[in-house]
Amino acid sequence: MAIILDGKALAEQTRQRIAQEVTTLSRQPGLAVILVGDDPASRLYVSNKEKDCAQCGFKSFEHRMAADTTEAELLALIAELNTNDDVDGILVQLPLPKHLNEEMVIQSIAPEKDVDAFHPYNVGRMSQGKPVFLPCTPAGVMAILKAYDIDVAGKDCVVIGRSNIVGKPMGMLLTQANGTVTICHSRTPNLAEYTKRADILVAAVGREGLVRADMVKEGAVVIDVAMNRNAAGKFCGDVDFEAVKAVASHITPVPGGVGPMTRALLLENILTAAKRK
Ligand SMILES: Nc1nc(=O)c2c([nH]1)NC[C@@H]1CN(c3ccc(C(=O)N[C@@H](CCC(=O)O)C(=O)O)cc3)C=[N+]21
Repeated sequence: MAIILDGKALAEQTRQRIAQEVTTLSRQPGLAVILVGDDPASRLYVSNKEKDCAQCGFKSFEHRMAADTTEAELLALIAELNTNDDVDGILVQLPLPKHLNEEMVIQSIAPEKDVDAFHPYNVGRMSQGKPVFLPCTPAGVMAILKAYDIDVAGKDCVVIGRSNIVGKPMGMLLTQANGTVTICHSRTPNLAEYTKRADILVAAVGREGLVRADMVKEGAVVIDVAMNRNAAGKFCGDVDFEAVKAVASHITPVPGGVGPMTRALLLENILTAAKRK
């Protein structure tokens, strides 16, 4: 039976370490969160981030904007936050309402305050192996592997999913850790042929039941990044957890796996931003 990779506990340890370090700083780090519209899921995520900030001794500034906010209004707020000295990190909660151009908005955030690491400057720095901030979800996965002494070097790593936020940067970080990486996606024929070779398998698609036990090699490390809602309205990942945990050596649960570490790595990035100033 697989070891359960406890992202929730690891995130708690991370927050405690950060809170400790914050007491040694001469000023309080600050995060500005912008939420456009009132999607209930987004509201919950944002309130969780504010709780995390409070636990770490960070200030958080919440900016709620109406769903019909114009791009000019949003860019004006970001411009002001870019020059506000109390603000070390800026997070624009995604997705944005359809009439707003996410790419434009992300590019308007000052790279040194881009704690999501979504700005092309930070994406470029990471892809060159000289990151300022790491993207929170893939960096959270790397932190889990490290905490459990799972060595990536020389391993066959298979990532399912090629998004800018998870799949692509996940592949890069695993490559930089000397893994041999294959990125699979919705157009990959015979997905199981690839996944069965994986020593480390990362699923980041967003489709419940995608990874079945017969697609996983005995003793593989299985990381589930997805956050789907099942028919009963509960959080679930892409991996058939109950079946796969009988085959894998290590597995992340959903919830309680990668999600909490995504939030913990955001806090790390805010701390980094504050220390660099
Ligand atoms: N600019 C931006 N940055 C983001 O990082 C970002 C975003 N927009 N938009 C939405 C997604 C989603 N996301 C989650 C992170 C952690 C959990 C999390 O902690 N999940 C818990 C369960 C939910 C809970 O307990 O609240 C878990 O997996 O255990 C969930 C969702 C960040 N996102």
